Amino acid sequence: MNWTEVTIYTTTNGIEIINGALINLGINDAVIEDASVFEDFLHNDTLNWDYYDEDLANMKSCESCIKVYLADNNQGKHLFKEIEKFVESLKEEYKDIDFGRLDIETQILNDEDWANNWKQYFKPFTVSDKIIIKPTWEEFNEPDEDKIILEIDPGMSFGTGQHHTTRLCIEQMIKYMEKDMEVLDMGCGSGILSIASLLLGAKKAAGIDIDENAVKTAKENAALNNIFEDRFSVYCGDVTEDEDLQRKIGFNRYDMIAVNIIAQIIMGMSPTFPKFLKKGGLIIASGVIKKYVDDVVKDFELLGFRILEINDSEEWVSITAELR
Ligand SMILES: C[S@@+](CC[C@H](N)C(=O)[O-])C[C@H]1O[C@@H](n2cnc3c(N)ncnc32)[C@H](O)[C@@H]1O
Repeated sequence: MNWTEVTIYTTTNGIEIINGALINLGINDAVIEDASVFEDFLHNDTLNWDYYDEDLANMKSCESCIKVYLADNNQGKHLFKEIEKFVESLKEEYKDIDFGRLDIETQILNDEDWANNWKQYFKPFTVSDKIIIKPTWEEFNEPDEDKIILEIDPGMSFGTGQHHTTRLCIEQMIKYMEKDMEVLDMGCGSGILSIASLLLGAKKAAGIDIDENAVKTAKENAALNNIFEDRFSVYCGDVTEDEDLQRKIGFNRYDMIAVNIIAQIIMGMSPTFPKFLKKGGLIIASGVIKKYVDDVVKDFELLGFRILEINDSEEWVSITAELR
């Protein structure tokens, strides 16, 4: 299948608003090239330039852009029209913001190009000074033995760990994980959150995703980290509607649920959370943009959760709560 790479040129100020609008269209894996990050890198003396040289050379123009990848089918064509529509409306809607030129460029990629294109943006990085997320194709010169290394190749599934939402989730997992917990990873994508939980000491993890690709990728990534079916099961389907699937996943069983999807989907699934969790179990919900935090908090409280923490990173928020 072919894919269309859609590049929207904008400014640092425009990035968050455009990314928020993309998420409202259900596109939550945009690749962001922020020119201000390039400026910061230029002035950072402690940077290991081995990792960044080539990428930053490509960003010399100091113009920010957001790239999204749309399938070459009717849904992709529909999304492209929606993107054109909201980009056109931005200057009218936010008169005080400098969006730059807001040009849209498209490029057709075949499967292989698409699968490899984003890899140039994915470099090893550390979360909470504890876990190093390492793409399989990168080599370390000097691995840090005090840290846990999580190997990952997300393939075509979401979840490199670099996205604010994934990182917020892993930070909370590091804080709340206790030995031998059982974890349910709803919307597992690449499997990164399940794998992180098992490397942090969880006894078992179960992942679930509506995307068959994600199920396959999550299993492959688990194996890269020496995690196999005895500790990690992955299910495909929509848990909100499928009671058989809910039974297979298991009721009142989990100590922690991690869910990193957009607010609307989280709230659609949320009535299942108290069914899966043990009393006193935790939910770490990420992928929520600031304007929906109050809605999600209210929803969780009505379901019997006590909010423990709300954390944010740029426009993104994670909510950690405990089932009373
Ligand atoms: C933002 S990604 C998160 C991936 C990974 N857990 C992470 O934190 O990086 C959201 C994932 O949720 C999946 N998803 C979306 N709606 C879903 C639903 N109703 N049930 C299960 N998975 C869903 C998507 O296919 C996607 O893989």
